Amino acid sequence: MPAVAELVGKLFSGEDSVREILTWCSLLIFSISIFRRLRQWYRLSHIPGPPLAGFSRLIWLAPQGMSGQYTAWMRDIDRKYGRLVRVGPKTVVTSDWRLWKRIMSARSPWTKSDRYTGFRLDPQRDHIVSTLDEREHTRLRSIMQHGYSGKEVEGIEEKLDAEVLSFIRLLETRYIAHNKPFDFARKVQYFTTDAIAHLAFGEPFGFLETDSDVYNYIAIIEKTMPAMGFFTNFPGLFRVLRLPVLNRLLPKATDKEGMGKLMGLAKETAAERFGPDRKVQKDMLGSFIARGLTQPEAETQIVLQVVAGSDTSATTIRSAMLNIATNPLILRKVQAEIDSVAPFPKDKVVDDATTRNLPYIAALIRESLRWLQPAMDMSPKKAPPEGDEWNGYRLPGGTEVGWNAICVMRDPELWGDDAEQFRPERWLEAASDPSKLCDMEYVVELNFGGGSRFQCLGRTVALMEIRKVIFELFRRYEFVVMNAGKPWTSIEWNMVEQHEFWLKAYPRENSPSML
Ligand code: HEM
Repeated sequence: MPAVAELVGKLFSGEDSVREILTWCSLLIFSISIFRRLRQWYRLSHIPGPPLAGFSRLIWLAPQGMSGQYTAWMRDIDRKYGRLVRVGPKTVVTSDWRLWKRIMSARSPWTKSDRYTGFRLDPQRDHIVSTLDEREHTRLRSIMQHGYSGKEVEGIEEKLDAEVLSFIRLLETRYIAHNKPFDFARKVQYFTTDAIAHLAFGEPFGFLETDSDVYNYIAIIEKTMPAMGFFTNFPGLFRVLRLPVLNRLLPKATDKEGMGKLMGLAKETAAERFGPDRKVQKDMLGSFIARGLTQPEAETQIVLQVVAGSDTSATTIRSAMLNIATNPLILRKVQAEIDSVAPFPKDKVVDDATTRNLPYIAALIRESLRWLQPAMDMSPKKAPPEGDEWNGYRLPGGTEVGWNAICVMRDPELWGDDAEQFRPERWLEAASDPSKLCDMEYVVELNFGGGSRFQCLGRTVALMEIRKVIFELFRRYEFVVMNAGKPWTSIEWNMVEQHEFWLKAYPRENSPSML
């Protein structure tokens, strides 16, 4: 320290030799940094993209991640620069589904990019999505896949049925019975969050029962979306957040609301399952623990389960609702298919096996996922050290390639000239061309991550929940969109959010009312 003080003293007293050394040092550091940036820029300079994007993530990636207009940006760069676009110093986005398929395939040497660290819910700890350690990821997947698939678990369907009925009861008693409109965007979020909480915690949070955002959870998550958009571009910032002075600002398990409250509930739930008086249950968590998940891991994975499984499913249900309620041709086919297997008693929910055999509803759900991608983040993967090549473009080792979800899902080469239109029939028509149907099915599945390494673990549960709720809503009611000119407002971060989707519902003739 005295040496530093002496140096500073000499500097201010104007000793030329010290000032000169410092000036040269600064120039050297500056030149090295410029050289490194130029080298980085040069490595991918053969790939087209917005000017200056190759110099810093701050120029393109960060502002776009926080703009809330992700799809408009993605469509724009695809139109201007083509199927392979450089959007950051080492980041490229592709709308070529064949390249994305190759990257995501089971034996691909591509791995998760450091952007995944930005998905941490707790800066101190990784969960299955945020971990970059391949072996750790494989270990967690092998522990959890049995519970998620429902094989070792009792009561998944019963718990989902209870929440579907709770949802119907809420709509009917508070709105339909009083001829009042409701914001379907918000109510369906209550449903998906309670449904996933019921699976993860053993009971719902109570959104549906109270018709409110209990613990202010949704409001707080929505507020943190832009920050998440930023952190995914600068994952190194998580190291800064671990500093004690900033750590105090982060959610804590002792909080009374928001993510902290969720962390607290997860801690309590996990604690009940470990220790001498532990509760042994044959539910999802029970299966994870039986296969080796530790207590701290259980705390983190429960929280992730709720975050990963609520908004994603809600978006798919909204996409289906909007397109059925505004298109009489689709509505008639949905109702006819439901009526062909109904009636069930009013207090029963259709069973999963029945909904799996409804081809039009299956096509409708695929189309809903294609039309609006619930998790539209580019999710870049990192090229292996030896690099890769695609269509004559060299992708040097360490290059991150992400996908342009909206452009893949609207690619006219795959989906035809009517790619922009919501048309479930395209799936039924494609049955006559098995190779085309196979490509379409593969590509729409990319919404769930794809491949054996990156595929969503909650896919089976999500589809069961979505099929059931669509069936039950359209079995019982006719829906009217209140503001047909602008049915909802949509904000797109890494995830897409819809708000203000106002509907009115009327009981269908001869439909089973809950009242
Ligand atoms: C329509 C609904 C859903 C969609 C579109 C969806 C999408 C995705 C995607 C794209 C990934 C991969 C992330 C990546 O590695 O890049 C993923 C992973 C995951 N999802 Fe889902 N998800 C949905 C519903 C659910 C539900 C309901 C649950 C929980 C029950 C869930 C739990 C998970 C988990 C645990 C992972 C981590 C898998 C891993 O990293 O190995 N998801 N999901």
